[in-house]
Amino acid sequence: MNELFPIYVKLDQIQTLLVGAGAVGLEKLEAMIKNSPKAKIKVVAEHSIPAFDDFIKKHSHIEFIKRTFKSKDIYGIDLIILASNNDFLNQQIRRLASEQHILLNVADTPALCDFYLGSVVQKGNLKIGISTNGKSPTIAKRLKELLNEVLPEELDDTLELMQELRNSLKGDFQHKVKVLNEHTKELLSHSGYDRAD
Ligand SMILES: C[C@@]1(CC(=O)O)c2cc3[nH]c(cc4nc(cc5[nH]c(cc(n2)[C@H]1CCC(=O)O)[C@@](C)(CC(=O)O)[C@@H]5CCC(=O)O)C(CC(=O)O)=C4CCC(=O)O)c(CCC(=O)O)c3CC(=O)O
Ligand SMILES: NC(=O)C1=CN([C@@H]2O[C@H](COP(=O)(O)OP(=O)(O)OC[C@H]3O[C@@H](n4cnc5c(N)ncnc54)[C@H](O)[C@@H]3O)[C@@H](O)[C@H]2O)C=CC1
Repeated sequence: MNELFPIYVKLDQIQTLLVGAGAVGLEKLEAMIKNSPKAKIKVVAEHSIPAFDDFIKKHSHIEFIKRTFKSKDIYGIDLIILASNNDFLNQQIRRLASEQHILLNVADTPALCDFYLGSVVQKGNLKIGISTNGKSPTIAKRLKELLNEVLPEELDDTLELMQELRNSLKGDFQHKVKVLNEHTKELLSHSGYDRAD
């Protein structure tokens, strides 16, 4: 059974802690900043790979504390992403996060996660998160590549136009839904975009 509930988080409005600055930590940091350039992120790690240091140099608003993790690092934290190679540390942070009601992702360790990261397809304002319920991240990655290829770039123009239409509509909620449904009935069919070419 698939019981995951997807949400889209405003990382610039909350405080995230990333623990670990190896290849996996860098991957998670890049994913966060790519989606949310103004994300508020604090990183704690004993060691870092050179590529991680390079990334930090280019993003000066990210706080990087190079030392062993301390319990106090979770004060003021809303979300934790853990990319360490240390099982003992993972268990310790899992306990702290549960006590403090902070949501936690432990890279590649589903049993310790409150939430999973997904593959992300982005066309301007459109963002599609893909999860396979932890069954195959590789399939999630491949589906992302496929959708990136097949979704037309014009989709973002359409979203902008739809927002204008939506803002211009007067009347009650039911009326708006009816008009918006009417306007979009054929839009996303293949022929809809073909005709625009
Ligand atoms: C449960 C989850 C928890 C989490 O980490 O959040 C998890 C778990 C595990 N991943 C493992 C391995 C790999 N993960 C990737 C890639 C990604 N993994 C991601 C998410 C998730 N991975 C969550 C479920 C997502 C879902 O529901 O589908 C993506 C989507 C997002 C991201 O991580 O940012 C990102 C693709 C991003 C992109 O490019 O679009 C690759 C491929 C690659 O890197 O090219 C491999 C190697 C190949 C393979 O094994 O498939 C292993 C085995 C580790 C081992 O064997 O030691 C486990 C543990 C287990 O399955 O038990
Ligand atoms: N590199 C890869 O492609 C893959 C890695 N993994 C797993 O992901 C995890 C991380 O992998 P890498 O980034 O390659 O590891 P890494 O060894 O390069 O990085 C681990 C990071 O954790 C930090 N760390 C460990 N203990 C700490 C402590 N007590 N306080 C503060 N920081 C601490 C280290 O300083 C380092 O920055 C590992 O568990 C690994 O087994 C799983 C699949 C693939």
